[in-house]
Amino acid sequence: MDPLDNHLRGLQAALPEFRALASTILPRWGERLARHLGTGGRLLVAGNGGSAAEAQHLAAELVGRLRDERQPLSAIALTPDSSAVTAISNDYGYEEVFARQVRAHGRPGDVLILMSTSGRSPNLVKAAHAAREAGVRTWAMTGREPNPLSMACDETLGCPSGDSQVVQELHLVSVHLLCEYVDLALPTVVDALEEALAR
Ligand SMILES: O=C(CO)[C@@H](O)[C@H](O)[C@H](O)[C@H](O)COP(=O)(O)O
Repeated sequence: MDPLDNHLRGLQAALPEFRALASTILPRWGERLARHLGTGGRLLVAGNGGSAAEAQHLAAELVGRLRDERQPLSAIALTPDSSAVTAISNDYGYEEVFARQVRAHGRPGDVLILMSTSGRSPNLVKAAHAAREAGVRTWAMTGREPNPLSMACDETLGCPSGDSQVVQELHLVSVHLLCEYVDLALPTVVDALEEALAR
């Protein structure tokens, strides 16, 4: 089959189930993230390969902006600091690369989003365990559940495809939607905070 037809067919097949899952998870995550980031909390985010790029994309949308003007929000991708990534991998092994950064940057109540198509990358599973020990909430974006990462995290958006490219594409849709839901909830959070401070 032509790659174009084949690819779009795979994407199209996953969409109905993705829509149902995303509609129950992403508005809730967006609202919670708005409350956390809007009151000075921090998001950490990590992934490997294509998912590293998506992790950075998510952090950039939050620190910068998605569409409309708003306050900068604290989001740190654990992937782009080549000095930290190479030193930690060299000294402790690649499996520790995110876990150590979670221990360094994560504070109780923070959120860690881990992105993986397979849900089987050991460095992400270790990061989830480190987060739990630090009191950091863990949300995973993966392919189909169950998988080791979804089992190690508090909540998971398991995109319903066995094709890693399709899963990555659905993760990017999820990144944008999550930011849309954050932006939607943020004004209410900021109003409540200002009201409380004025009292
Ligand atoms: O982008 C691609 C393939 O689409 C690759 O770079 C892919 O991200 C890498 O193989 C990753 O190491 C896969 O990790 P994961 O998604 O299974 O956690």
